[in-house]
Amino acid sequence: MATREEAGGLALPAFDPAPRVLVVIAPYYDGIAAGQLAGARAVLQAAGAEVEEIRVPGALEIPPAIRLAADSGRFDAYVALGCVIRGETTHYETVCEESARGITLLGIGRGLCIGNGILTCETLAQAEERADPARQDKGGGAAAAALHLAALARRFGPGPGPLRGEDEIFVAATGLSRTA
Ligand SMILES: Nc1c(NC[C@H](O)[C@H](O)[C@H](O)CO)[nH]c(=O)[nH]c1=O
Ligand SMILES: CC(=O)[C@@H](O)COP(=O)(O)O
Repeated sequence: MATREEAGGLALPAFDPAPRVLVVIAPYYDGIAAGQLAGARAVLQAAGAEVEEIRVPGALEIPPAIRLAADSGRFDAYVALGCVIRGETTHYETVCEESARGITLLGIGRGLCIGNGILTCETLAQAEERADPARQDKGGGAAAAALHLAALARRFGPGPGPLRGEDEIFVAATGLSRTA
């Protein structure tokens, strides 16, 4: 059960008013998703957050879903939850790398406060260990990370601004020049 102290010894930040948090989960593996959600919900409840949850088909849809939600201006932070387990092909690398890259680009490019709780595992057993709130609780850790960023956003600025440096983000994401 989450307390105000979580992994790494960092106390959860205090908020007034309560932070508005969107949890975006890709329940590709039902049992794993249940553990991730339980861990994230416990941390968000401990912080007094107002929480909304949405589901997407897979980890690749998490970054665009966050991008769409961010346009509403309704949220202070986002928690990305998912589980990617290696199969027979190289698609594993694509799903892992592109979902992580999308989250990073949104965090850096748009200043969104996102905790990345997308598990990238070789086996289901590895995912179960990390999704379990009583064991590694990576869902809770992702929620805590999002809250810490949200506290920094309140400390340093007015919140997510317009997308800045879209050319830089395009180049970073594609390696192509806008003029190509
Ligand atoms: N293999 C896994 C996927 N693959 C699906 C993709 O995330 C995506 O939904 C699809 O390519 C359509 O765009 N997703 C996971 O979350 N976990 C996996 O193990
Ligand atoms: C991570 C994946 O996309 C993977 O689960 C898909 O399995 P496969 O590589 O066998 O098609």
